[in-house]
Amino acid sequence: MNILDKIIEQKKHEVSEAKKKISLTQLKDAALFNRKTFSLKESVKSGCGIIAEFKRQSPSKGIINDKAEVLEVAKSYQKFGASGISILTDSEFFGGKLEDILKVRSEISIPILRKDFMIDEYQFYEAKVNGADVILLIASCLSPNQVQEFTQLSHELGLEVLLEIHTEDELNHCNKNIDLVGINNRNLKDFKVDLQHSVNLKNLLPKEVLAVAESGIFSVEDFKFLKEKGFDGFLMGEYFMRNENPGIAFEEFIKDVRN
Ligand SMILES: O=P(O)(O)OC[C@@H](O)[C@@H](O)c1c[nH]c2ccccc12
Repeated sequence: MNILDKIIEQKKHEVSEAKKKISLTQLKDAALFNRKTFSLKESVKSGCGIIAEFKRQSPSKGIINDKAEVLEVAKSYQKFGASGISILTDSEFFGGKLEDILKVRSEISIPILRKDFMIDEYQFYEAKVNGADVILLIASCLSPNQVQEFTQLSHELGLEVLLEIHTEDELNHCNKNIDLVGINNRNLKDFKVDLQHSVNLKNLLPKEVLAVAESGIFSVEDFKFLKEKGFDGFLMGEYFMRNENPGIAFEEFIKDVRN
């Protein structure tokens, strides 16, 4: 079993436990269910395109930063001009939680991406009532049909969808309702990073698709290379989170990009 299979097994278990604690009806009654959401599509188009991530740990890197405080980091990401914030909510493998989103929601006004492994409708309601605006769908964990259904549900809830792909085969998961297509530079099965692989895949997408380069962006050169190749968005986590103060790392990076 590869790591992705393990994560999905665990996720199925977690979702069934969560449903026992809070029913779907209860979720729909939550105060935040009817809130207005922020558009990542719009903010990526109008800003620097960087979606800065809050990630404490990962299966490939172990602990990255277990001291940083999510609210403080999110506020700095917004202050220095991030187009959006990605918050890992998987606890078992990434040390995150849904409450991390809830904690920052009322304090910031840029889109928040719920970064998790979405396999069940229930999780979309959870995302909405905890303050997310955008949902990550990972093609390698879903069928094209599920992608379509989850996209429709997301839109009904006022949420946008970032569909993550990594291989040419996964292009058949794309449909015209997807808001943004993310190309993961990292292969989730063996963790190898290859920027050129992403560029090649991007060239197979229609020009009008908003494309986000994800993972393994570790320098201004990486960023500029991907921007030149036509990417609109850039999902970056570890580079900022490695720093004791991820907000400052983001501020410095943005300054260097603009120079
Ligand atoms: O920390 P990095 O290399 O900058 O990567 C960020 C983000 O792309 C990565 O966390 C990620 C991309 N797709 C995922 C799917 C699940 C969990 C995590 C991810």
